[in-house]
Amino acid sequence: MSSVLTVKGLSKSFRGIAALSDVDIDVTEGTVLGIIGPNGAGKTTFFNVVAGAFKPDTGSVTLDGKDITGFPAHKVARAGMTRTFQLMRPFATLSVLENVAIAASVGGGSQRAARRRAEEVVASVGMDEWADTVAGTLHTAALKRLELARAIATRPRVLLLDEVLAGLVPTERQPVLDLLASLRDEQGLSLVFVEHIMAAVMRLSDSVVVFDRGRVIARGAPAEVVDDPAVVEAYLGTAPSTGETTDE
Ligand SMILES: Nc1ncnc2c1ncn2[C@@H]1O[C@H](COP(=O)(O)OP(=O)(O)OP(=O)(O)O)[C@@H](O)[C@H]1O
Repeated sequence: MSSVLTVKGLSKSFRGIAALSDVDIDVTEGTVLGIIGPNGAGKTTFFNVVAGAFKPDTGSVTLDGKDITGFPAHKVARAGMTRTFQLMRPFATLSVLENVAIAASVGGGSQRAARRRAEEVVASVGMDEWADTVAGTLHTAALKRLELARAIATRPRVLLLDEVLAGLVPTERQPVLDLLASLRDEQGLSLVFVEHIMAAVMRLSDSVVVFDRGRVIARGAPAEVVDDPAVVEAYLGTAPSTGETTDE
């Protein structure tokens, strides 16, 4: 299978402090890559640089064979990579369907087409019964789904997910994981997700990359990575749990 996203030698410093150092990442089309690492490891900075919030100091980002290094976020999205945010900001006074239709219309096309696309996407994330609900009244789990729906509506090839499970109680997590797996398995989407809930990373990821102090310290299949001594060390002896934890 071919790579859909290739990151090479990516570095980014803030006032002389390296948040990312020489990071290489390769995402195979139609797979899920999980990114883990202790607090301050550089996970969010990685998303910020790859998705166009910040320009890298060095390195390159290639999406689907196209060099998108340093592109601003809207151009990254147009090139086929969309990001979700941990802090969700839908248009509070608009309905779920209207919010998704706005996202669907970003790439151009008629309003009718955007609305049709929104209906499809709202159904695909299991939000049919909330389609006409005003976004400002949704609870966290539904807001997370809306955030996903808005991202999917832009028809990305690659979806960057920033802690999609944060704020959900354990019983709310599995349906979201099932939804993400179906995006990969049924729609062929490639997913990169940053997540603190290790059980979810283990379950969903095809491969895992571990960051520590701005560097990639381990990569491989989920089961290999948690046993890697460098990973255990990075977590200060508290090996990332594979059980059903609530650490967030
Ligand atoms: N906009 C910024 N300005 C200055 N320093 C920053 C900025 N963004 C990140 N940093 C620094 O870069 C380093 C990496 O932070 P980052 O937020 O990427 O880590 P993280 O792995 O996402 O952590 P967490 O799991 O706590 O969210 C930290 O030292 C942080 O203080």
